[in-house]
Amino acid sequence: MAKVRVERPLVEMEGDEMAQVMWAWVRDRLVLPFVDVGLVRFDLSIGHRARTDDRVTLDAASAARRHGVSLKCSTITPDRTRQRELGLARALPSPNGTLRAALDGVIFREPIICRNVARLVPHWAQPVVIARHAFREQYRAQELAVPGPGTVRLVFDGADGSESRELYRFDGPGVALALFNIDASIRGFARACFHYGLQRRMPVYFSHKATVLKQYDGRFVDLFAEEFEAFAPAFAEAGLVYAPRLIDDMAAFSVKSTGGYLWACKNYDGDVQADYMAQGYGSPGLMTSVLMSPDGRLVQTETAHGTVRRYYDRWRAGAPVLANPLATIHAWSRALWHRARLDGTPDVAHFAETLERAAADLVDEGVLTPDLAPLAAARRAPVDTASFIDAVAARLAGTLR
Ligand SMILES: NC(=O)C1=CN([C@@H]2O[C@H](COP(=O)(O)OP(=O)(O)OC[C@H]3O[C@@H](n4cnc5c(N)ncnc54)[C@H](OP(=O)(O)O)[C@@H]3O)[C@@H](O)[C@H]2O)C=CC1
Ligand SMILES: O=C(O)CCC(=O)C(=O)O
Ligand SMILES: [Mn+2]
Repeated sequence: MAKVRVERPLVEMEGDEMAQVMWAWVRDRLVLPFVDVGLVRFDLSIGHRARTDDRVTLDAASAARRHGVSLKCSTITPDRTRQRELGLARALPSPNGTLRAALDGVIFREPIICRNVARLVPHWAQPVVIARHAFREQYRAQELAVPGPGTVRLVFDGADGSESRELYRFDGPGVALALFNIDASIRGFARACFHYGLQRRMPVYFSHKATVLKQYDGRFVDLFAEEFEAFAPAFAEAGLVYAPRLIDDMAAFSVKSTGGYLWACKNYDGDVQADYMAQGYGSPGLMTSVLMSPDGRLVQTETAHGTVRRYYDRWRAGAPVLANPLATIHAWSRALWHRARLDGTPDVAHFAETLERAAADLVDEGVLTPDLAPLAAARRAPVDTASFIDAVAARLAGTLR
């Protein structure tokens, strides 16, 4: 069987813990035996990021911009406990924050719906796409541990003068946080959501709290409305709607709705809602994630779940690996699929789709990791991660022969 040739390389970013173990298995057993692809590899494991003082993340971001298509395994973002545990000189920033700031754009997160897997929320019959603005906010905020009495201010030094506003006069210690966004990125976010909604034939809702954050969230609402003007005729023709909605209303709606809409979320809201929805659809292992620049030329696929540390600790204690590798498989297949779209190579796209189908067919036949087994109608004894991946490899080899 001749390997499928991929003309241009993929930028691969390795990560940490259980996610990295699954990542390498998927690459080595499901991709490289079938595909001849150049991989420009960066080791974003916490140890390597620490040794390079995070230079490697910046290098990976430049390579991702240069080559267009990249894929990223989940990585540890150390909090202070982890920093101590790992003996790090400093609490390194989130590599996702760094990469997303460099690529800008929108993360589209969509659950894989398997016929054989019942949803935890049973009436979620159609997928919901969480379109998460990937630019800044909590992921590039300025935080301040206020040591004692004093005043925290927001200061703007403009070309035509300055403005300073008191945030809070502290009587004692506390904390403060400053977030920002820029119009150009918000407009790009809005356009990307409207394009995606039209493409997928989905209504678009943008969730906000402009009743409280009148300037900040209000700006998003206004810019979405302005950008929508150009899309309104196409939406009307397709029988689709766009509406801004308060985030609490949207959260309640998401539970009672059957799905089939695009939910545009600010960065942090999208982080939380995507995991909430992933679990409601069955498992964090079912959530796919693709970051796309507004013009569609830069794509980064990733696993939306974390490094699955609880499973990693059990594995290191001698238990089998039991995590669900579907999101990892999709990170690889979708990266190849977008490479094919940008390179105009349908055989590569065909391979990516065949890989996804091989995995989905096995799930439908009841070959399931333990997270999905209790939700399935047709099921056998749950399998471990390596057995699932090997079964996909065998199915793939049979189909491609
Ligand atoms: N994209 C990224 O790079 C991300 C990185 N992180 C990092 O990951 C680390 C661990 O974070 P944590 O909060 O534990 O989040 P995780 O998503 O890694 O895991 C939380 C829980 O979700 C379930 N889960 C997640 N993925 C899978 C899977 N593939 N198969 C089966 N179950 C799954 C498990 O639940 P159960 O135990 O109930 O079975 C697991 O214990 C942190 O260091 C954090 O910084 C976190 C999020 C995203
Ligand atoms: O960057 C991080 O630390 C977390 C990322 C995350 O939770 C996500 O991408 O959903
Ligand atoms: Mn998250």
